[in-house]
Amino acid sequence: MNLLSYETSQNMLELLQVNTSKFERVPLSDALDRVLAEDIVAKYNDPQFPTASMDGYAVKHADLEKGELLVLGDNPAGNDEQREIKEGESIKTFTGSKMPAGADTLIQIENVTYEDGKIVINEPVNIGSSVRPIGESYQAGDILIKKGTKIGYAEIGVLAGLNQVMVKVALRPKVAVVATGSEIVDLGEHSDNPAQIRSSNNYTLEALFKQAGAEVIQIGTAPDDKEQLMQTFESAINSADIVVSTGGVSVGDYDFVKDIVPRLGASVVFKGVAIKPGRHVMVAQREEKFVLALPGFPFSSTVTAILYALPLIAKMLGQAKPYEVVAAKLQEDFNKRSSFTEFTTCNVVIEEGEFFVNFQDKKIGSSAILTNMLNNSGLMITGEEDKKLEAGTSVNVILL
Ligand SMILES: Nc1nc2c(c(=O)[nH]1)N[C@H]1C(S)=C(S)[C@@H](COP(=O)(O)OP(=O)(O)OC[C@H]3O[C@@H](n4cnc5c(N)ncnc54)[C@H](O)[C@@H]3O)O[C@H]1N2
Ligand code: MOO
Repeated sequence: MNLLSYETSQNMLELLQVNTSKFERVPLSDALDRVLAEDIVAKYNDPQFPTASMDGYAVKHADLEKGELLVLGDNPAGNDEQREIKEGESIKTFTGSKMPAGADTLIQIENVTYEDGKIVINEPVNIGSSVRPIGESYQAGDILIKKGTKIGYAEIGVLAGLNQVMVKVALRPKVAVVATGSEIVDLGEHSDNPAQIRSSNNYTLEALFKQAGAEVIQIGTAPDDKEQLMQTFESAINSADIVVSTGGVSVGDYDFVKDIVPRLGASVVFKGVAIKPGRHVMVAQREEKFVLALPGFPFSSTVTAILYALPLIAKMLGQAKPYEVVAAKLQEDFNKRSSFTEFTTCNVVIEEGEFFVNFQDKKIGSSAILTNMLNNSGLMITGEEDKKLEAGTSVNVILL
């Protein structure tokens, strides 16, 4: 079996033509966790006028030395104040109010005594005190949120501040997920004998893809039957942008998926990469659609979904990258077992602003072990040339 290097497979994935321009407009309240399909640019300064940030009296700072100022009246928040302050005058002005013209300073209520239409200055303040200048939050033309950003609570707040009732977001790519194998039993389904295997892959991948911003079509399980698989894949490809299957890609007598994918009229981009786990991964394309046939083992299918499905989903969403890769230091020696690029579950800890990895409570064993991915594990990447790595060595880690 001819295996591509991991780097080549990623370069080939990167070169795939993906439609990145599909979008829709959703109400702001539905925009959480969606991905912005346009830059959000401020149309005006915020605030648009000098604005009081305390309750007090708007004054000319130079007048404070007079010791006493006339009060013209009230200027509550939301009032479009038109009076202009002249020498020796003040206007009672509240937190959030537009500052009257002619005033440069807000002296707080606590610093004055009000008597008979006048204030006595007990404790002066600095010039400009308690006044938010024009554009303090942002200025017209500022790019506030970049296209490709996943919308969180802060983005929601900023968009609301801009009165963005509808938000232009990338259409969620549709990803169909199917777990193949006659031995697997779907969630909740009766199992005839203990040698059957409970299907986890389709649910792991559904969760992974939903978290990445995709709309998931859960197909469930499909037995190792060529004609049935053909039908299942054909209908999946017609209803989704990406079809992701697990199982049936290695060399066993019942591994049919690798054979039926080309029969669907999809051209194979690559099949077989020098990675551990996941060497049998297959990526194919039919027009704008993609088929990813992943290995059946739960750890293998999850890792290959991260490495090959997440970048496609991110691209369709217009995101710059599918996940974060950081440099970290090994806290213990690591024995690399193969000559492939390896992905190893690890604990990621941050100490004094630096990332470290260790393998405490991680089992060494086959690609069947998914429990190693619990507790927010990272995936350490070690290269084809790496062998034994000493504690202290710097490695790259995918943060999930
Ligand atoms: N002679 C060889 N045997 C194997 C090779 C090889 O190169 N030569 N490769 C091994 C590697 S590496 C992997 S990975 C697996 C991949 O095999 P398949 O993709 O064909 O997967 P299956 O054989 O269908 O399943 C493998 C394993 O995973 C379990 N499984 C399958 N689906 C699910 C599911 N939805 N949920 C949970 N577990 C699942 C399945 O029962 C098997 O135990 O092949 C090796 N063999
Ligand atoms: O891909 Mo297998 O995924 O190396 O165990």
